[in-house]
Amino acid sequence: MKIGVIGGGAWGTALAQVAARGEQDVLLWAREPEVVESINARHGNDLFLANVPLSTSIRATGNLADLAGMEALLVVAPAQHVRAVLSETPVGNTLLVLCAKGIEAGTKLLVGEVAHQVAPDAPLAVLSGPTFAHEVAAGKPTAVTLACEHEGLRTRLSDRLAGPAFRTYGSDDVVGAEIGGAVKNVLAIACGVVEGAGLGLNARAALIARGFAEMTRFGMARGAQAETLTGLSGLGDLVLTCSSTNSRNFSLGLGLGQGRSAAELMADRKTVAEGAFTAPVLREAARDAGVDMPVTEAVNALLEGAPVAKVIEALLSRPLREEKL
Ligand SMILES: NC(=O)c1ccc[n+]([C@@H]2O[C@H](COP(=O)([O-])OP(=O)(O)OC[C@H]3O[C@@H](n4cnc5c(N)ncnc54)[C@H](O)[C@@H]3O)[C@@H](O)[C@H]2O)c1
Ligand SMILES: O=P(O)(O)OC[C@H](O)CO
Repeated sequence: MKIGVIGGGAWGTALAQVAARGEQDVLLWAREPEVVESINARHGNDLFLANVPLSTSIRATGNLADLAGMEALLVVAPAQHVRAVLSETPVGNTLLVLCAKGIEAGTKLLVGEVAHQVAPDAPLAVLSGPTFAHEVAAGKPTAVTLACEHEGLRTRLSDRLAGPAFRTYGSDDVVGAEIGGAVKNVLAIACGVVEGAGLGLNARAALIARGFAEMTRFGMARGAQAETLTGLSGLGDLVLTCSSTNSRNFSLGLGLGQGRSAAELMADRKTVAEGAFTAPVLREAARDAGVDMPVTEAVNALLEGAPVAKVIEALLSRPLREEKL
């Protein structure tokens, strides 16, 4: 299976490294000329994944047209840019493997739904799970959900990408796999706030558990399967991103919890904290669906500049309720 990668950030680069295992050729499109140059000339991505030696089988291009003729394209541009980038890519009926985590602002569409609008003939798969890029690139053990409704394609893709330290778990639940990744980014911001505001480990555990209930309510309303949400792409990724400052979303929340503004924390950043873009559109989508998402509401209030103490007080003073979804 000839693989192309759309996006030369940390995750696109790490996935190119996965796909290049065994010296298999991989073509990666990067938006930044310096990333193309760095990969082709020095087999590294100095801008987004520094100090990781890359396979010499990875070649980079700045021209999306060069991706014509691939059998699968890993889509790893940030969620808000997937529509624009795919619109310029010769997709046809090539398998699109969605690896970005988010919901598109304005349309409230998941990345797969955006891809289907732009490239209606392309079969879709989702690769998602607890995956810090630098660990994957370093060959540390990692497991992901690989969702695709077409069993044959799913098996081919799994055979192509899985390796001794990169385990794929198959699923036919494309929507469920996407929702876990999109929602956990927003919840990770909240966990960072807990850390930044010094609220303690009990609070963080409570937030993970109630945040997961929130993810499940939203996921079920959008047709996700419960076992996908409790799997790698849902609970697994939530636990990872809610526990480490390696997460850009958690780190953003940490700064908010320390009283810094979202504008200040987002200014001049080169790397993406997807939760900041997904939070407002997730709030809208949840309200449309009549799904209660208090943590998501709180994250939005903080991103909009509400004082940390006030937002925490509002969360904690909600009426007591049964522990149900
Ligand atoms: N980094 C990780 O560990 C990791 C793991 C799993 C999933 N993801 C997901 O992968 C996606 C990409 O994240 P990343 O970490 O590779 O990115 P990154 O933060 O390392 O780099 C930013 C990326 O955004 C791209 N970009 C910026 N402006 C753009 C524009 N106008 N049009 C198109 N692209 C633009 C840059 O070219 C670069 O590829 C995100 O959805 C993220 O949630 C990341
Ligand atoms: O750094 P984050 O918060 O974007 O998280 C990266 C990955 O999504 C972890 O699975």
